Amino acid sequence: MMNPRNGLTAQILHLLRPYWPIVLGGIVLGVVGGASVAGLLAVVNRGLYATQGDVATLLSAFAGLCLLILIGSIGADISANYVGQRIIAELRKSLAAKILAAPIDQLEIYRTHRLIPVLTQDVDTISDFAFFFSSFFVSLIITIGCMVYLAVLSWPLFLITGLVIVLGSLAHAFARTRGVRGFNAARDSEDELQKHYRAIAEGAKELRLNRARRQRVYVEQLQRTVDRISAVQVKSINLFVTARALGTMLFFVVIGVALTLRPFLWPDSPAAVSSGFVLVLLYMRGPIDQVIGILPSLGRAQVAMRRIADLSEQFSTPEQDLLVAPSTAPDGSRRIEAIELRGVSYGFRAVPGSEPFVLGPIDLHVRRGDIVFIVGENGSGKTTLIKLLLGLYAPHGGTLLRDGRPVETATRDDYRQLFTTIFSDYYLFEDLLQGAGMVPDVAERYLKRLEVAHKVSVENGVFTTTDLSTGQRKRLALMNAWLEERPVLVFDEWAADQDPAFRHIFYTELLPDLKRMGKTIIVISHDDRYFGVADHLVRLRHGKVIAGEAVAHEVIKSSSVPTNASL
Ligand SMILES: Nc1ncnc2c1ncn2[C@@H]1O[C@H](COP(=O)(O)OP(=O)(O)OP(=O)(O)O)[C@@H](O)[C@H]1O
Repeated sequence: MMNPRNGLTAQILHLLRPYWPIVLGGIVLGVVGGASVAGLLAVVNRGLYATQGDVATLLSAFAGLCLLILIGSIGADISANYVGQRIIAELRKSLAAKILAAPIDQLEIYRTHRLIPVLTQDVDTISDFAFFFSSFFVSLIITIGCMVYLAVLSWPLFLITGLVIVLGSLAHAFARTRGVRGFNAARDSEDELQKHYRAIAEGAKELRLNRARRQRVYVEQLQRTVDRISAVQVKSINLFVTARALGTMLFFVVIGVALTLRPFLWPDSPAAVSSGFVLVLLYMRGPIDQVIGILPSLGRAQVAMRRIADLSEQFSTPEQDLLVAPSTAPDGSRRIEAIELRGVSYGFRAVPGSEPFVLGPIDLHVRRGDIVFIVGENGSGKTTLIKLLLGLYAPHGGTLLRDGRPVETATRDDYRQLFTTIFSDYYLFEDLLQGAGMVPDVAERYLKRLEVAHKVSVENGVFTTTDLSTGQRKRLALMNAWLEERPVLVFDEWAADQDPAFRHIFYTELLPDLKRMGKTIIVISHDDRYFGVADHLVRLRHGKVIAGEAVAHEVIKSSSVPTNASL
């Protein structure tokens, strides 16, 4: 979308391109409004020296110009505001699309605590700027109109005023360069602050139980970061405020000096020139103040835009066609006979202070209807292996095959639609995608089977509540998995949060039931008691398969555990 190396102006122009007719209309109306203000000042100035005969003409000119100012400024404001809000909407959609289509490993590297401030804070900063931009634009046009009137009144006074504006702008340019540096530093610290906020929200229980850590997080981390942001912001804003005050003062100095020196420098100039000059300068102070007042917002918007451009750059290699509406899949397209990893390997980027983890090369063959357990110690690469198997990570070496055909970039998303997965850090969506067409008693039956029907039901395709225990929430995730009716189910330590009785049911009843339904099942498990349920056991150590063994089918007795009706 944007190249961070491009200037802010280029980025703004890029965003404005689709709206150029409205922008152009707004500019024309702004110019009409600005020129009318200058005209109005000229009429007022002439009115000061008017004879009785001029009054009627001046009054009608006054009324006409007032009307033009009204139309011009309202029209320019409305169009600038519309364009500003549309740009924000486009920005929000485009960022969401980039995140939805970004390769999973890129998202994992970027980290949530950095992602959220860009989506919220940076986009809001640009939104604030867009809101002020319309008045900035109208004020700028008025200032230009006033300068044109000054040029008509007197060239020397125009040049002097121009010089003052140039000097003021230089002071502001200096303030802006320094200020933006400050805003940049503050924005860096905002990412850190976000991390601390997440720690106090998500780690609330842990912090309540540990006074020393609570104190450290609050005083040494959170307060220190907040104070640093505040100090940097104060310093930057002070620069802008000082530059603004100096600019205003320069104006009065110019008025004073020009009026004092007028009798010596321009003894022949008429009084109307002096009064017109004073009138214009005094009037211009308001719009110029407004133009200058927006500079801190402009500085912040510049920093925010750079962040957004940086995020866009990070996610500039999206997976193709991920957001294209799905066509109805032809019958049978959801069938799969075999999944194969052939010499597949994947390496994470090195984390400072530790060896980079490399998985593979791995050969693995999963046939339709198999129950495959992936087991091994913590950090041995089980989750990484299933991410490769699911097509979430593209292999760095080797090939992933579906029914003997390689899964390529173009077919990877289709391939992924074969799976329903419950990760250990799964996200439970409250609405069931199939909910609308689902018969309520089907949902009821599943919920009963999962022993959560007394806590939750499905109304209009949405769970009535998800405020449940961790184990119960995981059962709802399993219900979603059933309803999706995909041929391959992947469970990443699903049973870890279940009580022994339901864990037993999961391994000895639900998995065999699903197998009977023709599902292929891949389970990451540490429950060695139930390894016998698997047709194949894949044991990992340090990223390598140490045994891919067929397991003698050992039936685990479920005598002491209550059983439910079959699905
Ligand atoms: N995003 C990442 N960046 C760098 N290294 C990573 C990343 N994700 C995982 N790793 C490393 O890869 C290794 C394997 O991780 P993985 O999550 O696959 O292990 P696992 O066998 O599923 O572990 P567990 O049983 O604890 O869930 C670990 O050593 C981990 O540090």
